[in-house]
Amino acid sequence: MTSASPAVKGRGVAGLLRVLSGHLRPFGLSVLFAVVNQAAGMSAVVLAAAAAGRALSGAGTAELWPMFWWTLGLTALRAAANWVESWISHELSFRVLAQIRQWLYGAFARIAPGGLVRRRGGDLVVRALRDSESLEIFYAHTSIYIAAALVVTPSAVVAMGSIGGLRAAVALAPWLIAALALPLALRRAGTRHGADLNRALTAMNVEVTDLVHGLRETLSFGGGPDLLARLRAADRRLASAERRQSLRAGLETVAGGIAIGGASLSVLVTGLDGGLPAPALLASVALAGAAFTPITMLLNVTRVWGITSDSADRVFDLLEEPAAVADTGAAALPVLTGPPAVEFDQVVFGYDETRPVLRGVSLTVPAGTTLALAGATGAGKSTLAHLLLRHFDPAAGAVRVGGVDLRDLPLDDLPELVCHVPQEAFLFHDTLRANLELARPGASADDLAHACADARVTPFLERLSDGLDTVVGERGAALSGGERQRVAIARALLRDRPVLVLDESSSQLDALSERELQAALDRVGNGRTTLVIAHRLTTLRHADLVAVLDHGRIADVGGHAELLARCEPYRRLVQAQADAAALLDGRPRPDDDARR
Ligand SMILES: Nc1ncnc2c1ncn2[C@@H]1O[C@H](COP(=O)(O)OP(=O)(O)OP(=O)(O)O)[C@@H](O)[C@H]1O
Repeated sequence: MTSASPAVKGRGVAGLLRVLSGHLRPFGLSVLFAVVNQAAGMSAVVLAAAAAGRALSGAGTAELWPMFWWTLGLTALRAAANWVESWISHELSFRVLAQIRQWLYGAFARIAPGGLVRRRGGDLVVRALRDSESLEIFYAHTSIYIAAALVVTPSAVVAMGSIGGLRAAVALAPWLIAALALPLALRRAGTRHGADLNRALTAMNVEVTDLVHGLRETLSFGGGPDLLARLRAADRRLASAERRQSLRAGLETVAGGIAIGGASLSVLVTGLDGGLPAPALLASVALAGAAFTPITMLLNVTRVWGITSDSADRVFDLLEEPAAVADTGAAALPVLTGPPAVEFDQVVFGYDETRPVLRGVSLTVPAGTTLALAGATGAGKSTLAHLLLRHFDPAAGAVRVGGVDLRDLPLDDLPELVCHVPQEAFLFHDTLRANLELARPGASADDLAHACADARVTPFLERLSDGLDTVVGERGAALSGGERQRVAIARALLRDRPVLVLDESSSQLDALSERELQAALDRVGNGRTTLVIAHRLTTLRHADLVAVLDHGRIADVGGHAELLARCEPYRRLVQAQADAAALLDGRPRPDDDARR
């Protein structure tokens, strides 16, 4: 998933054309049919006008019928070419867009999750969907119309020369140039308007995404009016960006219309002045209008060029965004005969250079044991776990699994060694079975049953109406927090990797749930090397070792009882827990007997 590095470099048109260079055959065919379409359409109009001129000059039906049939044939050819052009060009654009989207998904995977924390979800959705959709106009229309206009427009001027004479051709050419001049003159404004519109739309999308995800919190804290005010402001910005864009686009349309009128009038005056016969005069005037077809079609799409080019920049920016970690390792996975040891060796790390979070952490999780990380909030526990999952690389020092520095392994190989159970596991809006099979596609009924039993999913599974085929709702909304965590543990059991990183839920549990969860954790940790970010005393007591992180340094490592006796920061941590007093006093908690 991390590969698929795009072959595009450069922004805007350069990037767009570079992508197109991989699809030259369908592009060439689209241009060919666009030329046939436009040339046939123009010829049909000119021929019909010439026929009308001849009829007015008293020509007989015998002379007019062949012109009629030619006009009909050219119209039919135009229709057929139009259909084929539209078919091939859209096929081309969908193919290119599918490729770009694949690259975008690859980019998400490459920069995730380290790089994604800096980005808003709504912004990424706009880039993956709307921005890449905007490029459709370029691949299905703009690029093809530019190429066709380069062929058809000069041909129209030459045709004008042969029908209406040199003076008519000279009268037409400046208007054709004038039609392109205004959009070219307004190009900078168009680019700015496109960027403004995209920015406003992204801001709107981000607000709406936040609204959907945070509605419960917003309403319960009475933030509804503020939120509505923010949405209204985003709406106003969007409307004003759209207004500027459409005012400029309208101006360009008007300019195109004036140029067509001016060209027809100039050719008419020149023809009349030169004493052109009626058929040639009518054909010239018709051609003066028809010659604008390629340019009009081009102008229709270049009106949104600012949006297209800005979208291209945004897509290519994302494609070129460097990964949070460099995927340069080529070492083979360590050959394991059992769970490997995990070692943090003098690890230094900070999310930005000015503020170190880990300040020389050296810590070993012996093979096959469970080490619980304890520490005050912000001490760096999750950060240490991030490094073991290679969401980031240390600035100094090394993280090793089975003696191999993680940076020496290809990124795609790491999931073979390490499995992550996050604090809030993401559950897809799908059945429980599909959510579990994510960890082991095609898992047998037995595999699923064992994992569910070991992770203590079975007790609540029996209460669900459709068992494993129950749809768990958006992000698993149909399950409780504790149930979601047990599903996450079942996934880890199905995944069955030798090293486990477990970010324990910090939510308080009742005694029964606590016992169930601990049983599930014991089962998943069995036979694995486990690093657990501990939030519960039960976990600290059950762990083989506890490491105390204090302001990015290891304050002490040992068993729970040892640390209580000798490590002041640890004593303070334990005391801070809701039931610490009972523990220190030796007063048994309701479930203590069962665990000691
Ligand atoms: N993505 C990030 N970007 C910048 N700073 C971060 C990021 N994630 C964490 N931090 C900072 O790094 C420090 C350590 O955070 P970390 O999440 O590792 O602490 P923790 O010990 O796991 O805390 P908790 O128990 O509250 O989860 C904190 O000061 C935090 O604000």
